[in-house]
Amino acid sequence: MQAYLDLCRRVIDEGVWVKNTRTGKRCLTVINADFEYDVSDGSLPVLTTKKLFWKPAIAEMLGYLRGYQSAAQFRALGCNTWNANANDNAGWLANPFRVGEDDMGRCYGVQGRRWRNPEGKEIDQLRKIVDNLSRGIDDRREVMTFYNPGEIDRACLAACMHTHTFSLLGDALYLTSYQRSDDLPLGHGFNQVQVGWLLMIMAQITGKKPAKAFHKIVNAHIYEDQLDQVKNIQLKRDPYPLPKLKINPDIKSLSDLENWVTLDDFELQGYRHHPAIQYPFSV
Ligand SMILES: Nc1nc(=O)c2c([nH]1)NC[C@@H]1CN(c3ccc(C(=O)N[C@@H](CCC(=O)O)C(=O)O)cc3)CN21
Ligand SMILES: O=c1ccn([C@H]2C[C@H](O)[C@@H](COP(=O)(O)O)O2)c(=O)[nH]1
Repeated sequence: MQAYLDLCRRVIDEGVWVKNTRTGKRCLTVINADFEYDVSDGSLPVLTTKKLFWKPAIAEMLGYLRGYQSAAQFRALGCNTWNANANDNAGWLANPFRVGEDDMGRCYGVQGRRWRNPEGKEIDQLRKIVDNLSRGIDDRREVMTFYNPGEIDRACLAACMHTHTFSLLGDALYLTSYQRSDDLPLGHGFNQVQVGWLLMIMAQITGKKPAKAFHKIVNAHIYEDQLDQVKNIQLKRDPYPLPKLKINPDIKSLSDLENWVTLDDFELQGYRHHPAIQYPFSV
């Protein structure tokens, strides 16, 4: 994953220090980065210069596809990434829209599956896309967006990787994913895995061939307390070849994803990696 190391290097060489009010920390920041992942042979874009916890990353995206709203639901799937933002963030704890312990509010999958239109009717963006792609239709509007400006005040965090657009060229399925904010040492590795997995699983349940995913990032940053480990540990390591993701072939529909799929339905073959790095997490 040379492209990832190159972006870290670019942030260190060309980044500008920006004070982030939400976390109270400074971030070394660059604007605009593009990644391309060819998953047609089953390669998953997982980082190899540290141990990447790829199962929680898949679980997080699976939870979004199920429309989960509670950190407890993510925990039950084997993913702990939402505990802090749901329960330890002072701004969110004081928000009158928070409905109690573990509530994340109306972000990510809630918007993906239950977007509210002006009459209060719920729109299932994902269902429409799955139905269309399964019939070979790409109306150039196969967009699932988790970013709803009208409800950002009802969410613990505004979606970071916020929009996923699917495209068909014949039987080949493509994905373009947009990310507004990217914590390079922590969130980024999760996001890469999620983009690759989303394309592979959507191809499988719609009967298409997974082709390429394009991952477009706006603000890419390293928090001040992460910088030493990036420079002195991760950037000193050489990447290994990408592993292959094996997906249970019995997963055939959106309803399978909603009802019985667990992390045991995914296996990574040939994942060679350097040791884990414990990066600080900013809430
Ligand atoms: N500052 C910040 N960075 C993020 O990347 C981030 C947020 N906030 N808030 C929302 C989600 C939560 N995400 C997270 C949260 C925690 C880990 C994390 O702790 N990862 C560790 C351990 C994973 C595990 O043991 O399961 C890692 O080493 O990757 C990763 C992504 C990504 N997002
Ligand atoms: O999927 C994700 C979710 C979050 N992040 C990171 C990016 C930022 O460091 C924080 C979010 O803070 P904002 O102030 O809302 O931008 O979380 C990520 O990299 N990937």
